Amino acid sequence: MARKPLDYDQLNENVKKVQYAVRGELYLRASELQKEGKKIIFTNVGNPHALGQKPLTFPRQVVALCQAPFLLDDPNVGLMFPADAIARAKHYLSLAPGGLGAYSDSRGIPGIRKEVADFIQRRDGYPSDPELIYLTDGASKGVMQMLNAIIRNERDGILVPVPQYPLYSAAISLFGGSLVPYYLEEEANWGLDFVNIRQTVAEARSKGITVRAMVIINPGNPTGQCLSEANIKELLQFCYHENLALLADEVYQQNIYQDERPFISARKVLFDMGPPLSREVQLVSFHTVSKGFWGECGQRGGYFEMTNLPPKTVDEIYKVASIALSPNVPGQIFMGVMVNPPKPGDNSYLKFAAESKSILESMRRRARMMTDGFNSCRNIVCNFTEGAMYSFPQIRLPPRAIEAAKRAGKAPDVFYCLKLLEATGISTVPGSGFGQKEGVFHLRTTILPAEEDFPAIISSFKKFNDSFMDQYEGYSRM
Ligand SMILES: Cc1ncc(COP(=O)(O)O)c(C=O)c1O
Repeated sequence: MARKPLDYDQLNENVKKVQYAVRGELYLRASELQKEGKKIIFTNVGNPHALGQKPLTFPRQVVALCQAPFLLDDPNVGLMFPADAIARAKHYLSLAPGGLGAYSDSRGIPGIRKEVADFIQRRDGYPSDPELIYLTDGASKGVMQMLNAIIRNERDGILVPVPQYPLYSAAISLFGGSLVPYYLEEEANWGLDFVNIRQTVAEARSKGITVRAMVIINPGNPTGQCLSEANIKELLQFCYHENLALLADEVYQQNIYQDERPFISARKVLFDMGPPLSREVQLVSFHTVSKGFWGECGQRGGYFEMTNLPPKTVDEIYKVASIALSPNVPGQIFMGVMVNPPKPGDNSYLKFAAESKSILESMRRRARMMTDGFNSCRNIVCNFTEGAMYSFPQIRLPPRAIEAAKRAGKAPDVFYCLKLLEATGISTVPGSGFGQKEGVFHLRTTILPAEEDFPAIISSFKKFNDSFMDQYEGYSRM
């Protein structure tokens, strides 16, 4: 019998090669345990609302009114919605004359792209052109569009940080390119070391790889670091000299927990540096409504901004975006509100400011508690989460644990995380899912569980870790 086109062994090999650890073995086992009735604390995905974060009121009011425009004709609408939410809904409906049920331009609604450009100008101090901003269904779609445009064949290499968010490794496999890993320096607070990166590029070139682009994730996932201005400068110089496009994943730019380490966009540093770099380095920056204090992951709102890309390339990217017709329109409105939130004096300002402050301050406290909790555990060291939503402790696994993992046919960190899950219900992602140096083991957890649950989670983690270390180090701690 002839093989059929959709039989597994007939599939596109690139599809089969894709790996995606965030929803991998640990997640599947956690889902099984949950079905069996075990209480699971899902800390595997940065999905704040799934862990109880409440939506901000104002954006939901605006989108609710846009979804149900007949409410705007109701004489009682002013009793249910504040005047600025009503005005804003009317504003977006005027920008999208067909309403939320109509496709928009494939690049997104022009008026919202203008709001994004204004936001970028306020943030960086340099004008931004709405024509070079495309709205997307979350940042992921934008990243995939750009990687698809860059990768021509398996000899095209993309420099990706390790550890990395697996969107990059997965998409590079899918599009048939080559991932060129560069290691972040754990001892230097997960910073970039250009001596190593240069060596990595030279090695890749000697193997016939054309290194074409470099990805940075700032603030980092899973590593939580905010890159310093000096590091970003060096990075841009490196991209200029090595002729690399820079893909700057800046989706966690609002999630900053240490005042001395602010977020600085790659674009701002590029323009601060002036010509020739500011006119030469090709940069694409990504942002989303899924992170920050918004956490609206399910709404799928995102954008990317292209700097120094030639108009013909921008047109090609438009053409490819057009194949999917239109990014979802409610997600675009969320993006509009995110970049243009209520201002002092608006009816909703105080409430919006109080809600966002309370979420960010709680995240800041949770980042501290998580790091301190890990650092108080035996055989665990953890850099402080300066930004983003994750903690990425290094677990120093005893040799006997590594042997036991081998016998069980598991990677050592997977073995540890599975035992943690079975013992405590805490569902994490093993460091191998993000990449790590040979012989070094990590896990990633989010800082998103409810703040009041932290003491119990940390104490249950600590108890598990102690007994794990007792078992595999073969002695009890005094
Ligand atoms: C570094 C990074 N980039 C991109 C994304 C994708 O976000 P979105 O929901 O906007 O597609 C995530 C999601 O966790 C992320 O961590």
